[in-house]
Amino acid sequence: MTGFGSQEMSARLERVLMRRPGPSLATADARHWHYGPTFDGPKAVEQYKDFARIVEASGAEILWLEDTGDGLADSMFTHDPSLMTDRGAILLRMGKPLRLPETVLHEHAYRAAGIPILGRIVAPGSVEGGDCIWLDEKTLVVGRGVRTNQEGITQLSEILAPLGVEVLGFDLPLWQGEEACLHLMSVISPLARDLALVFAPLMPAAFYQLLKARGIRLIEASADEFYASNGLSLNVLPLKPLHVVMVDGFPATKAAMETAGCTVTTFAADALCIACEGGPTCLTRPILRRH
Ligand SMILES: NC(=O)NCCC[C@H](N)C(=O)O
Repeated sequence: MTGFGSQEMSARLERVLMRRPGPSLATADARHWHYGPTFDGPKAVEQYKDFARIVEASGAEILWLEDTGDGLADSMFTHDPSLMTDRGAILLRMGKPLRLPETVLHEHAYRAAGIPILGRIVAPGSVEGGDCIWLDEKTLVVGRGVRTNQEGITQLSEILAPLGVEVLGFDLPLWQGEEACLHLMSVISPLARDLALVFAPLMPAAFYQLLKARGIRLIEASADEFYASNGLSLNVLPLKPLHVVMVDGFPATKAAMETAGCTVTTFAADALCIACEGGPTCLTRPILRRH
């Protein structure tokens, strides 16, 4: 078995990079980090423990980054500063300036684990992991928006071309403004190879059409729940195909996934995910996914 490799989104999660929040999140200044009114640092740290227990119970091996008080409150969202491929990790460059120092944490973790570094995005390029979706093993879809720019997408294409991977960029809407977090993964969560949960009104139209042309079944998320949660009702993590984790409190979205054949586990995350603008997917950087 190799200890890394992931060019798809929903195969069994076998190994994952996560950062347990501690003092940096507990003492974070909500306005500085653009966290919402339900932010409560100590409560968020507690809520994360429930999420970690769910991932641990799945049998996935977790590579832990620890919060030693470096002040990087957003770094629990390990999905964003790096991307995994079958040939190693790509170190990304964050579009949110406060998050720029996070990439080096991932680099150290990969080096310590003996995982090769395939390449890195450099200035003025920016790419965040939340904007990247493997449509299949040879196609990476990337959302171009506030966090990921064309220069970053061009660099990513060059890094991935030798692997035979095509990178397709699609423009994202601005929605709630430049300070808010809207990633491509804010409007779609793959649940299995041929099934995805989407919020169509904010999707790039051509991407929506591409999914349909590929025969991917689309579950339309409840609009009320999407808006009530600032989009976090839609951020759903597959632990394996059709077995998913979501934030508690969105029964219509949950029921829609269950009707489509999913088993859904929930955890309370008002102070963690809703407030900090990142869901269960964002809290994980898959290192190894396998069928
Ligand atoms: N992939 C994701 O959607 N990550 C969420 C990141 C939230 C974090 N507060 C941020 O603004 O970057």
